[in-house]
Amino acid sequence: MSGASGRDGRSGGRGPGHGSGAQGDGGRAGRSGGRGTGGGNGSGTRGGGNGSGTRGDGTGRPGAGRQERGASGGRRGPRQYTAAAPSQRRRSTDPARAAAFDVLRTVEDSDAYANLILPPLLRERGITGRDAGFATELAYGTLRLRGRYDAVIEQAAGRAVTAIDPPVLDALRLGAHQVLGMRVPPHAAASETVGLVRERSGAGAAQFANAVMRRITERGLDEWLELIADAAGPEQVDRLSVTESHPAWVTRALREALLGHGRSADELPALLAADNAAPRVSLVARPGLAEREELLAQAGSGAEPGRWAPTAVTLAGGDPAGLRLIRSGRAGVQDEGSQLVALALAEAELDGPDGRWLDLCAGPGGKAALLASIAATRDARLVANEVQPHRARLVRQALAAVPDGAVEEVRTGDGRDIGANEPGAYDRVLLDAPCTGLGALRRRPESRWRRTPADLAALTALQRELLASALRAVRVGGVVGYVTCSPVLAETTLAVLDAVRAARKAGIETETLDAPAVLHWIAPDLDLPPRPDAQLWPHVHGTDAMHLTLLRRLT
Ligand SMILES: C[S@@+](CC[C@H](N)C(=O)[O-])C[C@H]1O[C@@H](n2cnc3c(N)ncnc32)[C@H](O)[C@@H]1O
Repeated sequence: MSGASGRDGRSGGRGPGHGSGAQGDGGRAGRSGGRGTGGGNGSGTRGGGNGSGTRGDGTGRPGAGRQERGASGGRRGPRQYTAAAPSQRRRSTDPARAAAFDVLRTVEDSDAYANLILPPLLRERGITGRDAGFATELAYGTLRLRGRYDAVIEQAAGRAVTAIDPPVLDALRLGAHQVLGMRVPPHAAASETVGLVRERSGAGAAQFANAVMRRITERGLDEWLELIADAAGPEQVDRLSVTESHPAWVTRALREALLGHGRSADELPALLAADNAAPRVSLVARPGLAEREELLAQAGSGAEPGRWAPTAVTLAGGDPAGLRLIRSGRAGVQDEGSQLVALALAEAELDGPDGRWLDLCAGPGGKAALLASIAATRDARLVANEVQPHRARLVRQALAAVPDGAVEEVRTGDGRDIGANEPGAYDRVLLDAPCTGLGALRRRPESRWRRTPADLAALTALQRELLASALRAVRVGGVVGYVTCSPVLAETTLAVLDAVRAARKAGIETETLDAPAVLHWIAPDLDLPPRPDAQLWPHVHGTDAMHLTLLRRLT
């Protein structure tokens, strides 16, 4: 996306995450202390009981939208309101904004993943080029920064966001992102938002949206950040949670993770901001199947060698699915941190045989494909296991280009059983454990709002059981790579500590290898604190926050 159109100032904008962060302490102020617009009825409810399940004006006030209702005397849904006032009706919403709105609604209503629904939706509607870029930034940026915009909307509307009808709220979030996160001129963002609300929720709701958008456009981003930080109270975690748009429990867990992995809590604002920035697309040239130079040449202008992994190429944007090397499976889309941890497991020193490798939790197969392509160059074989059948199918697809001899089997099964069923059967084992994914928030725009502390509890129990199984499945002298795309201590350091202790009780002794040393062998300039395990970070390394512990089995 570049340049700006005269109509709505559609431009690349600053993108999300460029706010000042407003991190200092400040006086406490009530969150809803803003200059409200809607008047409010103080009920804090939404809907208003029109019996149709629709919410006429978006405010949740039972009496709102009265004018339009009065025109025909009945209680009717939003579309009927607009029918009663055709002169106010817009011809149609801008297709890019409508697409972003529909993505937000589907994400909310169906628990869908934005990055799975947006591309086909754009194709279906014939939205391409700059408009597709605009819709993508609008949808993903709004989802990432939802917490920030909700705090702004609460102040501008003078009511809790829970009191605003969800479709109207989504339109307002999109409007807020256009004004505060992209460089859309305020008048264009406001009128497009009001038009969208009118079209989807009716004239009464549009009036409300108009008032809220007016308030939002009265201030710039920095002023809003200061206001919402002050409303959040004096604690840095609370202030950063609203300004940098993370649930407070996630902000807290990330702060502890920085400290627990030997970094400074001062890095927290930069880490949260990195989660809010769209990452470059990262590709892997699978060893023996593709040369990096070949991938760079195919990817064209804007493609660069990765910063760390010798296999990596990065792109500024666009959809690499059409590249020949990607279509053939000789290259893939893979975060550079994921490449580094898989390469490190393959490079960790081993005494004795090195012919049989296991990927215990392989779906959808990115690391399995990288490991198997390396295995093919060393006469080794990979067994890839995945508990979910549809993800096991994805693993098979990912391995399509790997020579047959290097893939022993792709299995569907519970990785917790493999240690008992095949003790000591493997020389190298990758456990890329199911985790909260809190290290990859920049890639999954909505995921921070879906995860709960309860997920963490369930996952940490599973991670310990899977690691126990991995430590049984590896032979004495073999190496297990424990990997997560989360830096959270319960899923990383503590999970490993617990599993190693439990293994010791079961007669399995391990030693922790120097993972940073192995990584430095691959990427000499990688900045890692002097500890045996390795934690990558988006704000430091530009990768997802991948964790790696390498354990060698001694008995
Ligand atoms: C973090 S993902 C692995 C990503 C994969 N290594 C890659 O690079 O594409 C974790 C995977 O573990 C799978 N999984 C969850 N529980 C499992 C279990 N008990 N046994 C085996 N796989 C499991 C999930 O379905 C998911 O596909």
